[in-house]
This record gives sequence, structure tokens and C-alpha cells, in this order.
Amino acid sequence: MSGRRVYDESDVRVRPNRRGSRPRTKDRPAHLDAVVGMVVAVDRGRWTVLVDDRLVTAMRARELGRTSIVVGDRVALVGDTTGAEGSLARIVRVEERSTLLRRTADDTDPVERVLVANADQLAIVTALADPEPRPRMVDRCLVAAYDAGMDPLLVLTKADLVDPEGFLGRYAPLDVPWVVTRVVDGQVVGLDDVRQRLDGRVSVLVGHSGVGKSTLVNALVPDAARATGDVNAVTGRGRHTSTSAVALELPEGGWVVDTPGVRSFGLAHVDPGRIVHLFPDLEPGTVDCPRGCTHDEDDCGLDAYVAAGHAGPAGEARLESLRRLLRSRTGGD
Ligand SMILES: Nc1nc2c(ncn2[C@@H]2O[C@H](COP(=O)(O)OP(=O)(O)OP(=O)(O)O)[C@@H](O)[C@H]2O)c(=O)[nH]1
Ligand SMILES: [Zn+2]
Repeated sequence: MSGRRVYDESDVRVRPNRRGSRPRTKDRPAHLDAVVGMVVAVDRGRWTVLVDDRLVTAMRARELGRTSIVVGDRVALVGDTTGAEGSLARIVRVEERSTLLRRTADDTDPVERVLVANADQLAIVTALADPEPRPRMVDRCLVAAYDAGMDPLLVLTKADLVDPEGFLGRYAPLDVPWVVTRVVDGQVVGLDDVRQRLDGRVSVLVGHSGVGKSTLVNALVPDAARATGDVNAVTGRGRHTSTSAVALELPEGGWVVDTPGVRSFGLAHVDPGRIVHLFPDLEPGTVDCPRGCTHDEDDCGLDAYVAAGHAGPAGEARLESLRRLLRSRTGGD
């Protein structure tokens, strides 16, 4: 053979393997016997994992240290994975996550909490009245959704009390999908639209107390109370003690993750410089901003953009919302 030397066997066989072709134990991937399941609930050091159709209680293996493991995570389990009463498995691995919904206690608190992994939709549940909608909270949730790589969905309840038109006008330029529900004669109307949006997806439901989130979950998951009860029976806790997220399987496929304890959505983990990019209706207006614009200063190009109507009829309110978020994010509000 002429010319340059090409690789031969001696390059490939870096370390001779005297025991033949079988890989040595230490080179094998760890825990080949592990089974993989999805975390459906977490409660004080115990994880409830759905493996096939059994609920398995598990602890975190010591080798994982303080690795966060949250609802929606796919985890590998070893040990007793029968799910029998009193059995305890060990989580030895957390699979790579496709999305991660995070929050902080407030906008300046650096300690971030991972809420849910691998969810693809954030359903923001808002009552059209009683209690009054809180647009700035909705805007905050939208930022959290975009930041997490999740699609937002507006779920507007109590349409029997107020026409949704006014509220929806605010979000028209954003192209956020929405569904509307109302209760008539004790029945939730509009569920088919909701189901269509949730079908086959993993959706996290967030919403303030009293907006009708439980009413909705109970209508979507007919045995939600029982399912939550099962989860709590597995973890050995009382039915209403769980304040963290719980994943409930939809009869038609897909999951809803209820977040009973979530009352705020601190965004300290979102870089302030990125926040304007999470307002897609305003973002194009920043081309006229001076270099390094904070978007909360006199020369900001967004005022003219909004005044010209480019961000729709609610542009003014959205800009105010952005600025409040920027100020609170930097601790200046
Ligand atoms: N008029 C009307 N009332 C509703 C509707 N949905 C729920 N409600 C009522 O609103 C109240 C609050 O509903 P819940 O489902 O408990 O609200 P929640 O968001 O789960 O509130 P928390 O349990 O505090 O977290 C209840 O009295 C419901 O009956 C609706 O579409 N229209
Ligand atoms: Zn600006």
C-alpha cells in the first residue's frame, strides 16, 4: 500500500482485553437490570413512580446526591419494584429531560425550584370573574412557559358569568391558544375543547385559588380524587397533605399535572435580558431601541411601537406588564 498510513487494528485496540470479547463488568452501563418509570408524585423524600401499571414507592439512591427528581421525570429503578405494600425501590438514574418548568419563591430569590419535567404544555387556568382575572399573573405564567420550552394554553373558566371577549382581546396578538369553560346546571360545559387540547400531551395546570381548577380536573379525570388518594396511600401520607405536583392520567391518553401548592411564579431564574424575548408581541419593536436598552427607559423604542398599534389593542397593558416584570426581576419594584 502506498501513500499515507491508514489506521490499523493496533490503533483501535487501545487496551487489550485478556478475557476475550465480553466487556468487563466495570465498563458495563450501571444497573442494566433497572426498570424505567415516570414520577407521578413527590412527597418528602419519597417518590411515587408509575412502572407499567403499578405505583412503586422509591427513594433516591445515595449516589445521586441531591439531584432534583420531580413529577414527569423518567427514572430508572432498582431494588424492590413490585409496588407491594411496604416495598421500597431505589432511583438510580434520571433520564434526560425534554423540558423543565422552574420557578423561584419570588423574583429576587435565587433559590430555584424545579416543578415538573418533560411537560410540553402549560395550561394557565383563569376565571373570567370571581375571582377577577389577573393579567400580570397570566403574563408571568406565559414567560415561565416560553422559558421552559412549553406551549402555553389559556383555560378561561366561569364564562357563564362574563363574556370572554374582553379578556381574549388582550392575548389576540400573541396567538396563544385558548379554551373557554362554564358551569351550567352543575355541569362543566366546554370540556370537549379542553380535552382536544390536552389529548396525548403532558400539561401542567396552574391557577389561583378559586379559579375552578379542581372542578376542571375532576371533570377531566373522573377518578381524580381516587387517583390522588392512591398516590397518597402509596406514600403513606394523608389525602390532602400533598402540596407538590401530582400527575393524573387522562382517560383518552395524556397527562394533566395539578400543582395545588403553586401560588406564585417567581422568575428570578430568568435572565432579565431575555424577558423581552418572551413577550413575542412586543419583541419586534425592540429594533428601534438604543443599544443596551433596558426597555424601561425614556429612549426605549417600545413606546412608539405600541402607540402605533403594532402590538394590538392591549399593547399598552402588555408593555406595562413587561416593565413591572423587569423592575420586580431586578428588585426595583
Ligand atoms: N359560575 C361558575 N362557577 C364555577 C365554575 N367553575 C368552578 N366554579 C366554582 O368556583 C369555586 C371554586 O372552584 P374550585 O374548582 O374549587 O377552584 P380551585 O381553583 O380548585 O380552587 P382551590 O381549591 O382553592 O385551589 C367553586 O365554588 C366552584 O363551584 C364555572 O365555570 N362557573
Ligand atoms: Zn427598549
